[in-house]
Amino acid sequence: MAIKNTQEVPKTPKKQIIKTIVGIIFLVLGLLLFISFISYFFNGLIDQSQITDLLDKNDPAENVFGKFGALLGEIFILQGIGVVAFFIPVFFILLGIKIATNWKKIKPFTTLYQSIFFMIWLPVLFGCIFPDQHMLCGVMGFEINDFLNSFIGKLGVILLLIVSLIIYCVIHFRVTYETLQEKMEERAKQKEIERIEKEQERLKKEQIELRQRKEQEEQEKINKFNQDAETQQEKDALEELNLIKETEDKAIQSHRINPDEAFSQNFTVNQPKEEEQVDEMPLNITTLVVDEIDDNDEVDFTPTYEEELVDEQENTDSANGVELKITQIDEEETLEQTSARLVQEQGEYNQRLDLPNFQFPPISMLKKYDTGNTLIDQKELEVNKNRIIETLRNYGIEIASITATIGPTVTLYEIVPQAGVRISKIKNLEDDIALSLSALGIRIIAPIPGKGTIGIEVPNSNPSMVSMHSVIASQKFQNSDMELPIAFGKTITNETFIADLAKMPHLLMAGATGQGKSVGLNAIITSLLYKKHPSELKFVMVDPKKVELTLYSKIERHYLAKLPDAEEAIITDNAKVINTLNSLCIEMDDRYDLLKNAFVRNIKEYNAKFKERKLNPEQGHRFLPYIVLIVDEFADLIMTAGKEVELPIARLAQLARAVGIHLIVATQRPSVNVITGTIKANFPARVAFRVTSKIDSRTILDSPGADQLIGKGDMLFTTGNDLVRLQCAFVDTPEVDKITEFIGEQRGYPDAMHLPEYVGEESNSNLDIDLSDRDVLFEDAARLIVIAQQGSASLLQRKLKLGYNRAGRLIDQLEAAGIVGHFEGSKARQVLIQDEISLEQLLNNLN
Ligand SMILES: Nc1ncnc2c1ncn2[C@@H]1O[C@H](COP(=O)(O)OP(=O)(O)OP(=O)(O)O)[C@@H](O)[C@H]1O
Repeated sequence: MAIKNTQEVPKTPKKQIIKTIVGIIFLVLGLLLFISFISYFFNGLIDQSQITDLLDKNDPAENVFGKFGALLGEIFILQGIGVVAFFIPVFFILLGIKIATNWKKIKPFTTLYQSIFFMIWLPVLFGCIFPDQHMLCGVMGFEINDFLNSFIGKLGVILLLIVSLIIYCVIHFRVTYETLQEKMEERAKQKEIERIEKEQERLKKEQIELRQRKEQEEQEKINKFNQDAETQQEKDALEELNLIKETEDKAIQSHRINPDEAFSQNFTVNQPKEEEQVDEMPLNITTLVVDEIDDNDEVDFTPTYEEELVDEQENTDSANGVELKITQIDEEETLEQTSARLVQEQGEYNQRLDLPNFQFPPISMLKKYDTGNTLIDQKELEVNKNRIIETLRNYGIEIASITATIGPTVTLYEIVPQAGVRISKIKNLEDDIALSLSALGIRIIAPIPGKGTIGIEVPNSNPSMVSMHSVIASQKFQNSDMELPIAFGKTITNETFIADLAKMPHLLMAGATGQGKSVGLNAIITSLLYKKHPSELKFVMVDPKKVELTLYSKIERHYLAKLPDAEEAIITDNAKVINTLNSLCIEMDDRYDLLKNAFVRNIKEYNAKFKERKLNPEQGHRFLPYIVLIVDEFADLIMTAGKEVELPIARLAQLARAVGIHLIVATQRPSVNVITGTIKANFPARVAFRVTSKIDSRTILDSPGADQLIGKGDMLFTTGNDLVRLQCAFVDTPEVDKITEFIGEQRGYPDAMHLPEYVGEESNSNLDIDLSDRDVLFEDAARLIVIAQQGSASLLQRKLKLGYNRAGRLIDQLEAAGIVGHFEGSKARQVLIQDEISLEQLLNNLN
């Protein structure tokens, strides 16, 4: 009986069989083409005549595959694309393997898609370089090249080839300026890390060596000590022995030894029972054992250092032989101790070490316009004095005395009227006096506060210019210890006038066009540039006129701050101003949080504490530079953006002082709809250049006077109390240019300081992100964010050591994957995944 085979042979699916057959066909086809092509390279020229008559058996071809092989070579290589035709058999071979084996690593169509460009580009290149070698470039390469040559010339063809290759690389390898920059940054970081690691290793080695050396030295010292001690003790012991013997002899001779007596004489006569006791015997005659001592015996009475150590150890043994180990627990360091230790180890934090070689611009870069001394025209003074006296006399006012103080642009005549003259009477005569002096810009101050005199300011016929050089070089400015000193110019008494922007705390500047506002702004910025290191001060510049502040773009990497995505640091577009102002509000709130956590009330205390290393950078603390926002044409902003600008400006003006953000707002049009009540209330410091009407003067200064100025930098300054008349220092554009150039050429930060990200309402929150093209750090970032439960780009930047752009992209991808929520202004994004298990599930699904 035949045995039935019960084991079933698994059936191979039909599809599989067909696939294998098709795969083999393609593989063979590929090999056939490949070998034909190689053979064609050697015999192609000989075979050319044979393939004219394919059916002629008497005229065989040299090709390995005969006339068929020669024909294939002819079609693909000579008449086609030259040597590049080898791509075709390679493709077929790969396709064959892929179909037959379904091997994942082989991607024939991707290879084909990637080689198509080169199948055109290479023949043209070969045609360009070797136009006579048709085997290399093929007829196609030759013809295309020939056509292009006649159309754009040889140079044109070369350029076209280069440009097309670059474009291919950009598309294929995604090479952009940003990626290149990121790569370079990463490489630099890597190098830095390596350097630090090496440094640490070196330090470790040095420490070990030092420790070994110390141990060796200590050992040597111990040995020496022992040797010294040994010889000394030996001597002592011998002397003592002699002494004892003498005493003993005497005692024996006189009477038998009485133990009590012996005890009273401090002699121990008992034989030591235990060895340890010998060790324990102090080197004192009182406990010497005499019974055992033989004259010739050498006795070592000195416990060596090692023995002492043993003793100590043995003493720690308790009676039952169980060793008691005492672990000393160090007391926890207090904050004060930690900071003191850190300061001792590393010194105080020095923010200037960010750019340690930064050089302030030399004062010689500023031009000396004046000699520093005002020219006094005696005759002019005399004439003015007489006119004043005469005019007043005409109105029945007699003067007791008159003195003149000569300033750079105006001279102040101080008069003391005779007793009984009403001050208001003199004040009412302002216009009459101006008429009789036939001068513009007379201002009467009645009375001069704190002086009891009446002042009449008369412009000089030859005003002298106050150069920026003279005020910057002044002792007052150089020695000033103000936080943000501004050298405005000179007072009427020719003194350099310096004010602290940090105390103002915000400044409103107004003046009709051409009266010196821009020069004033430049003077302010220049003063700060001469005093503050780039690590201590940042400007945010808004210039709707687009031409006034452009010079400062050179110092972008040193002194400017901008939004992370902004291309230009100087903002000229009103829409961007709104974002920047809101971003400054976020920065202000952030800074307040830092101040709150540091238990301090203002930036000065905060930075002082940071320098003393009492604030931990790992908790987000950082050195806070001052930020000065400069808006050159505020009217234009208010007209175009209205409340959207006014609100953040008002908010900053109300609150930003303590956190070191100060505003300087300039406008040509000091009308009430520009300088609104809210703005005015929060800008106690005002500068008024000449304005056209009394109303404008009142709008800026809350009093008349600015309409009587003479222009060209003649200005009034107030911080809420007195008005000070000043001649603004003059700094010309070429001088500013030189200074910014000097600073700009020095090593700076990689970019302008980045303000916090702010996305306006209009910004598009629909992220168009392809999650199949995720960053390689996507999963690490996701885990980090979920563990920390804090969705912020800066966390990724810190922990993964990334640049801002990459961290931002990761956050966008995390948002698209539903791991973090939407952007919420100053707050960190909400983390939507609560634990790591849910995250792993989500990541698995994504994969
Ligand atoms: N402090 C000064 N000392 C001497 N001359 C000055 C001073 N300030 C301004 N000037 C003169 O006045 C001119 C105009 O000054 P500036 O450009 O600052 O005016 P502005 O108020 O900014 O005008 P606009 O609002 O139209 O820009 C300068 O070119 C200069 O000749």
